Amino acid sequence: MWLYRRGRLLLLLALSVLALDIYFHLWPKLLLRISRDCECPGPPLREAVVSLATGASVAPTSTVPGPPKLQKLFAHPLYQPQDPHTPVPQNLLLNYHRATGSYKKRVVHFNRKRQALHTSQNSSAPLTEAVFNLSAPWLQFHLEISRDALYPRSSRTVERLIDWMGNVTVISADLSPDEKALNGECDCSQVVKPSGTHLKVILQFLDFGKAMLKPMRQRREAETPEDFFYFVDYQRHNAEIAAFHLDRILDFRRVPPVAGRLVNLTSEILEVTPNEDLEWVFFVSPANNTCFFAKCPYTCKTEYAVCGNPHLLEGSLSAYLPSLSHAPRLSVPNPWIRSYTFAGKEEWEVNPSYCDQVKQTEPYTNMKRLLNMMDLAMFDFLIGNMDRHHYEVFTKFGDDGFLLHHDNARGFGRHSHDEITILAPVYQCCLVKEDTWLRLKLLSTPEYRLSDVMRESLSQDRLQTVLTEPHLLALDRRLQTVLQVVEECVQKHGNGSVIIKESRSQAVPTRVQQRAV
Ligand SMILES: Nc1ncnc2c1ncn2[C@@H]1O[C@H](COP(=O)(O)OP(=O)(O)OP(=O)(O)O)[C@@H](O)[C@H]1O
Ligand SMILES: [Mn+2]
Repeated sequence: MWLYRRGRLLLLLALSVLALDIYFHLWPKLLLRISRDCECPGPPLREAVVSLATGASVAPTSTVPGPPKLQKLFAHPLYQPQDPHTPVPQNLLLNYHRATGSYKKRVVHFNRKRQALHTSQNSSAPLTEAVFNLSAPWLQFHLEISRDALYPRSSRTVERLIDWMGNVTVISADLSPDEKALNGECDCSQVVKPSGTHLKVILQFLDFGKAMLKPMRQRREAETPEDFFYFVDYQRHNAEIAAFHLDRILDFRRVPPVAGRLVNLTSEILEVTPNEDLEWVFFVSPANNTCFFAKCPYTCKTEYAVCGNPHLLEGSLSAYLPSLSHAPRLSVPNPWIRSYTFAGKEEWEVNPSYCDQVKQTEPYTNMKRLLNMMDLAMFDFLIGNMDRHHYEVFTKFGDDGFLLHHDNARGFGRHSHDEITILAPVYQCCLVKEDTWLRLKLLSTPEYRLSDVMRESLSQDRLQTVLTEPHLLALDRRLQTVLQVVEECVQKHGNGSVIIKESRSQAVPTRVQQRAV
């Protein structure tokens, strides 16, 4: 009898364990697979996966049935009219014939150089040659960059590019130019600020495209500790991915497309790099995992390494911009730069009229540039990025050109904190582009709620889950703060002098001049 009862108990226990395993492990995986295969990113299924996989709470508003909000958003009149299919050539960043001709020559040169190195090293490993292809997504991306943005609204190139970066074969890997600048290998001082403290690798693909890899350093659930300075914070690969999606949702289109990917540190970096410096920072950990660390003046220690499991590690891949010889860029210090010391304060932090000074300084005498700074500040506030020390512009487009919003890896560090000082440009200048303002208001309505469209957009990335629920919900909260700040400005200065139509490119009036009119 006793034995019989014990047997039943054991059977019950085994069944419960099995049920729990199915519920928490197999079911979420099955849901994920179904949702990937059937391309049905409808909110209920995706959220079921998210909540099961992360234990995160799900916003009740997002279970409303209906067409995906993201699709609806991009079809909204504020995201129209679609850009002209063929922009006039002088509005494009690159000249088609010059760029394609030069890329073709570079591929030949690249293959020849690699072959020579391979022969000189007496290597028996097979060498994969780069193959140039005119329809490659990276090339289409380069050819579509215009005065208006990094990619047109109507283009399918972004989706192709994301898909491509997640799959394409890596044939070579190298250190990024700023790390090379540190080693004195290239004269990149005009365009990059050598830091080197961060792990970054340039991956070269089979079709000659390139991407900048930032490997995973921090778990998505981890929040940056309160006592960390923004300049020692980790770089987060998922922040790079999420920032790209947010930038597209805001219709800025100023972040180069970023995709998540599981990278094989051994076969896709260590075994294909011709760079000994990069090879040198690789090691095998006591747990038998492949690891590497940043070669740099300060933190060259294995404690700062990242490791595969044993080879694979998540990373963000940022589509590479055209080379500086084709499209020179200028790195400009942010007028609202923070002090990169423990106790220092910058002038904007102590002088509430700081904006009047900025308005009288080139290139901010140009209203377009100043308004672009407002966009950047709002974007940074939403992602919680305090590390915008510089921004870049394409020299071809002059002061009217858009600002590149790349390097967002220090965003999304703390979902429980909103750093209001990131909005200083907005509350000190009291300016916003009308288009931006209207879109921000749209994204605060339940129909187009920012967290919902972001959740949908991020579900298209192959890494799941890019942002945890608290980070998504923080976006809605921060958006309310941005709207409040602008509304306070409108109350103080009036609608007309705060919300500006973008076409206006006259000199910027100071508030004193405005009052005198
Ligand atoms: N997608 C890209 N295409 C081409 N160049 C890029 C791309 N992303 C970054 N870079 C270049 O590499 C430089 C360093 O990249 P990034 O700023 O993302 O790294 P970082 O480690 O945060 O550097 P820093 O400490 O200077 O902020 C950038 O200033 C830029 O010139
Ligand atoms: Mn940086």
